[in-house]
Amino acid sequence: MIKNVGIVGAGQMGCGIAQVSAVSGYKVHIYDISADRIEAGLATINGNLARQVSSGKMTDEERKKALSLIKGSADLNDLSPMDLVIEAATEDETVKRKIYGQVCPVLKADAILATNTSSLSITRLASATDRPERFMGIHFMNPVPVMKLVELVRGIATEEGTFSSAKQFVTALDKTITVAEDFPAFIVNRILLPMINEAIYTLYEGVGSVEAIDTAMKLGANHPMGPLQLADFIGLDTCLSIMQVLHDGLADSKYRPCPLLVKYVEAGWLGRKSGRGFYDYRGEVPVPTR
Ligand SMILES: CC(=O)CC(=O)SCCNC(=O)CCNC(=O)[C@H](O)C(C)(C)COP(=O)(O)OP(=O)(O)OC[C@H]1O[C@@H](n2cnc3c(N)ncnc32)[C@H](O)[C@@H]1OP(=O)(O)O
Ligand SMILES: NC(=O)C1=CN([C@@H]2O[C@H](COP(=O)(O)OP(=O)(O)OC[C@H]3O[C@@H](n4cnc5c(N)ncnc54)[C@H](OP(=O)(O)O)[C@@H]3O)[C@@H](O)[C@H]2O)C=CC1
Repeated sequence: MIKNVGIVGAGQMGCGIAQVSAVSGYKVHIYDISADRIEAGLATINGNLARQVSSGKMTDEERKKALSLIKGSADLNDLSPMDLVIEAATEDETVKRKIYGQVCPVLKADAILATNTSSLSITRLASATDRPERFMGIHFMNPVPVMKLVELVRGIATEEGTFSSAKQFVTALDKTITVAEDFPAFIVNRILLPMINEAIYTLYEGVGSVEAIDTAMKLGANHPMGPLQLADFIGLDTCLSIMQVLHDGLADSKYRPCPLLVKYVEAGWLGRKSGRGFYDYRGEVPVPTR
């Protein structure tokens, strides 16, 4: 029975998962290497919950209750009482493997370890843990409090009990589940990221400006965000990692990452989270960078 949920990585996804878990009554502990990140993450969660109170979707009592269920620290040992730990650190296999090496010795023998990876092989990540049978993918969508879907992905060794516990947990968060096989980028990102990459090629080849491309897809295809706006929202580093996993994993040149995406990431222009990507977010309103 899952009661205590640990989160590794206090970024946009880790904090979103922490928020919805606490709102559903789970005790949550967020771990990140940076204490400042945890503090910023808790402030974001508080802001999100306060907005829900002002819009009448939650009472102030409920906000306080949810906040009281969330703790955070930069000490890995605090994850030891957890029944389920969801790793939501940077989309980089080396980083994730290193985290599993550090986290596994701290966890209870029967604890489930899950990853929120957007694209990486669950079976390969499981091999870096001491518990492949209690390891799987629980892939939330961004922004977690708003998006209804969660993809569940089994690795080759994932036991049925692990899968059913994860399913029960995700259902308790009032999310809808789809099950994806363990192939590069699963379902959503296998389809979404090539579309975003194509939008970046469209920009790179001068077919349209940032604004023209986003307006075209918002008004011409009824997408809630333009593809370049969405890329900035996801994070351009994450978009590039996903395209690299698709390109390497499926060995098809149709997945080659656009050189302009590579250039933006090399410049540290990672989108909203770094203040600049296809738009510059440092002023009052986002301004296209091309
Ligand atoms: C990369 C991966 O591995 C997988 C992925 O996640 S891919 C990305 C998937 N996500 C998407 O495609 C998102 C596409 N965009 C959208 O659906 C919408 O633009 C959006 C839901 C993000 C915002 O919707 P909107 O109507 O433009 O904005 P807005 O009216 O301000 O917000 C709607 C609600 O969302 C909430 N919201 C918006 N952004 C939020 C955020 N970042 N965090 C938390 N809540 C947020 C708002 O508070 C608001 O809530 P209430 O209705 O309770 O007031
Ligand atoms: N962005 C999105 O739309 C979605 C992302 N995902 C996946 O979720 C995961 C997280 O993405 P996202 O939240 O966007 O990324 P962010 O960059 O917002 O957050 C990642 C966090 O992990 C931290 N981190 C890095 N290394 C470690 C470590 N060794 N131990 C603990 N924490 C660490 C980072 O700290 P620092 O910044 O200091 O390095 C940062 O706080 C990725 O696997 C991504 O693919 C899944 C669905 C949607």
